[in-house]
Amino acid sequence: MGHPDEVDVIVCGGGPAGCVVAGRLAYADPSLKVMLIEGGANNRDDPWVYRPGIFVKNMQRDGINDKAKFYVDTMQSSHLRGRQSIVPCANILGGGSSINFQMYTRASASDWDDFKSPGWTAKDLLPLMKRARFFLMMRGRFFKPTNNDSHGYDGPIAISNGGTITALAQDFLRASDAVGIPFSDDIQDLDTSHASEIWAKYINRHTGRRSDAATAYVHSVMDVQSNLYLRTNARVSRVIFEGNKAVGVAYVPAKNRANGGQFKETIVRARKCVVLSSGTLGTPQILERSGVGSKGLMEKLGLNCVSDLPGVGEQYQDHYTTLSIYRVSNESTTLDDFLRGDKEVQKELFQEWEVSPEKARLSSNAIDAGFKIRPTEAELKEMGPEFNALWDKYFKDKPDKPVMFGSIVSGAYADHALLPPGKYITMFQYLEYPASRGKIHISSPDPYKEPTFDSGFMNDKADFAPIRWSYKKTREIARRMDAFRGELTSHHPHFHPASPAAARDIDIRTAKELLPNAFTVGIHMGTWHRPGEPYNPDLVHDEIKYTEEDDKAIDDWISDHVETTWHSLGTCAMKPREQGGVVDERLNVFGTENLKCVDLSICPDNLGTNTYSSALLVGEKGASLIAEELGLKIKVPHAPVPHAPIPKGVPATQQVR
Ligand SMILES: Cc1cc2nc3c(=O)[nH]c(=O)nc-3n(C[C@H](O)[C@H](O)[C@H](O)COP(=O)(O)OP(=O)(O)OC[C@H]3O[C@@H](n4cnc5c(N)ncnc54)[C@H](O)[C@@H]3O)c2cc1C
Repeated sequence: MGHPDEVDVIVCGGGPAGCVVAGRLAYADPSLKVMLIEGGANNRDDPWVYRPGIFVKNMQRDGINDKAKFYVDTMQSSHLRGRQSIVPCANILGGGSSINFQMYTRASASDWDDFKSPGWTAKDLLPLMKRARFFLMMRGRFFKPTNNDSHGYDGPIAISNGGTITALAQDFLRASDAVGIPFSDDIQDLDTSHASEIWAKYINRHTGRRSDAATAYVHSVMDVQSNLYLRTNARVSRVIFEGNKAVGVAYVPAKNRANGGQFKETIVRARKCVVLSSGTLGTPQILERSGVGSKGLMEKLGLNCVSDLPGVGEQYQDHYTTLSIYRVSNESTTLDDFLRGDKEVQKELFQEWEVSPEKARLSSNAIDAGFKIRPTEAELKEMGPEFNALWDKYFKDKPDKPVMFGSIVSGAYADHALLPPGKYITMFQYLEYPASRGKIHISSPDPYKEPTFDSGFMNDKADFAPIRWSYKKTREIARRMDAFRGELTSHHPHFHPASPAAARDIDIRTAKELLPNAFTVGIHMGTWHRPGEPYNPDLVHDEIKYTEEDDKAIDDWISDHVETTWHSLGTCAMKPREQGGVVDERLNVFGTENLKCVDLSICPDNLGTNTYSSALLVGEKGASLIAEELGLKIKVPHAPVPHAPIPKGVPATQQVR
């Protein structure tokens, strides 16, 4: 069936927020024609999407993987010692939810309150948080106790502990407790800012599949109704305006492989409204190509300015990750052999997933535990004047805001071609509320031309101290784990070799067990090898002491290796126009009619969380606002989710497996 060239609502971008808006509106009224236009491919039934344990593959930058688009800093950054950072973004239906790491966390209550927008306080939003999600209550081994008051139980998004939890997670929790981070049942209660927990996942434990937004909100509706039109591999180039009223959009093929380099636009008209949900890096580009942005830029690029909004593309924010990698005992269960490409192990794990997904190792992201932390008074004193000034302004009176998140990956999150044999854990620590800001702007009206991008990473000095502090903290945790067998020195700061803080590699006993037939284990190789002490369960640890020179080595390491946490937000902020705002509290773009932005670009400030939950929430809020304006009521429960267990008496179009 061909697609209509006029519909009621057009949603541009099929990430979590866009999928929620399109699916909720289409399901609310089967006579409402909704079109969802997505730049990437359809994710439906793609095994490289729905098997949770293979998620790292979607980050391969090899010219073949088209599930991600890689934004590269246009300029070298002096804050990164001349490096250009790279921010991968989703390029597939489901957006980030089809390729992300599936870690489930939620923002703190004060994060939403700080938006200072009517209708957006945490209290206002709580019913919508519950509407989106359901927790799979576990019988047997993996029961996850949760706080019934703030989590949902009947939404289309599934959350669970996944198929397996490695013993390394419990080891991590015990070691975290030893350094002053207590265990808690549920730190996603919107309030807890200093505790650890078993980290939940966006995984449907019954089916062993990723719980992505397209399956939950879009495929579910397309299975039972015919008013949701999906266009994939189609990049929205611009919004069509009549005066300042949005009346449709133009899109082009995702890749310009034809027409002698000319681009061929297809126009679709929208009777009621146009919604931009192309993500924090996509939405501002569409706005600017449509004449909504800074007048100066429009004039420079020869575009007609529909609304002069200098805030478009500004105030780009993210969370900042550093990864430090440790050796663990040869007996540990990690994903390393699977990720490294051991054929036997891959066969075994894939087969296990096929036969019993509900308890398979691949029904997991191998990120089983984590923490949120705030510094103590004594730690604050060591964190320098820049961070202390930020602390006083931003954190001190908001006890629900953590400064850092940390989690343990059971395996090396790294290129295994560069690693010695063995088993690893990765300490994955990320800064939740960086003071640094970046920006993105189009460089041409041509939708195929790369934008000008400045990630802004570390351009505020205050951001170094908390990352340095958490590197030390996670290092202390790793050393106290029973499985700990040394540090992967290549993935640690380059301390002076004579410093007591210098990283120490695998101990000789573990190395000999690992390579029993090797002739070179333990040979004298001078400075190349600094073996650690063999494991001693009775050892009582003292904290490593760092000199100023050591701290400088950590800061250089941060500059050289800090990365995106793939949590982009903030480029079309919801705040007053005179303060650089782009949308109002109903998500209407200032100076236009019938045009809304609904994705994480609308965040005026950061959210201390892995942001999939927030994108769903912004989508739910956007859907409610539009439904209200169209005189519709959102239907709850949502359409039956394909691949989900089938509720009794409700027909579904796909069997469970
Ligand atoms: C690698 C990775 C790992 C992550 N890990 C986690 C995690 O473990 N837990 C968590 O909670 N969050 C995680 N996130 C973050 C989370 O997935 C995102 O915050 C969320 O997906 C943002 O949703 P969004 O709807 O705002 O935008 P996006 O997910 O970015 O979706 C935007 C969509 O618009 C499409 N698009 C862009 N431009 C156009 C255009 N011109 N025309 C048409 N379509 C367009 C894109 O292809 C994309 O599908 C991760 C993200 C990534 C990328």
